[in-house]
Amino acid sequence: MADIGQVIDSLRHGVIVSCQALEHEPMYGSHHMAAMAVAAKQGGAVGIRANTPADIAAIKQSCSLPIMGIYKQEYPDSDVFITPTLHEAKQVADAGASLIAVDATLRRRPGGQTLQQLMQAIKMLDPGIGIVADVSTFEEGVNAMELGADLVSTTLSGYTPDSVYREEPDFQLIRQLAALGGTPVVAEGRIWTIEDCRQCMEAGAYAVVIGTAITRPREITGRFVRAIQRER
Ligand SMILES: CC(=O)N[C@H](C=O)[C@@H](O)[C@H](O)[C@H](O)COP(=O)(O)O
Repeated sequence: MADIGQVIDSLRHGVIVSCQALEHEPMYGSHHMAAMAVAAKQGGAVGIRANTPADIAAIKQSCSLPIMGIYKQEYPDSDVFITPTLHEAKQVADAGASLIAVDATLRRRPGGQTLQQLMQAIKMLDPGIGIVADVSTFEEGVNAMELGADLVSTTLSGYTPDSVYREEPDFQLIRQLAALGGTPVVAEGRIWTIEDCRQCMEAGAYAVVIGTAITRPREITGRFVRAIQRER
């Protein structure tokens, strides 16, 4: 398997496609996600973001791109849901992900564990795996960089009480974190257009993660439908 430095180099200035469907969504199923990943690779993507060990394992079988794996799980004592504990991280690693993305917000984590403890435990489990810190604010990004995250992603901006939801990507957060000139910053969340992508790169993004706009046909259809209805 490629060394994590090589994996991160391979993502530079590239498009990572997030292939995710939750249980209530029509595209739910690992075979659908694996087909999405193959299509993304054929289109020139450099990596895949995927949720659940089952989807990661299926994608790994059919697509050679590096996988940024997550495992969404809810715990009663915390609002953190993206790979909240080592229990999920281990399954993501075992399924074949090159990178594990974890919630790196400053919110209380399940069992009161700290982000530092989780990151150390992941590195002990598999020193060769990369850690992606999913953040919602500048402060969280700086903290994750100080803790040694391999990549920082703006995934959670707009989805936590400390951040503001916008229709567009959080260009300001990308710009501020990238300006630190340290850990590479991945732009993720609500990238819908080519112009959004360009603006993310101009703001200093190392790579972009695009999910819904490529892999959620229900939401893509709804967007076109709403646009026409507004014209009536
Ligand atoms: C907040 C949260 O749970 N984000 C998730 C993280 O993996 C996914 O549901 C998103 O689809 C992904 O971040 C890509 O973003 P977008 O689909 O907007 O391109």
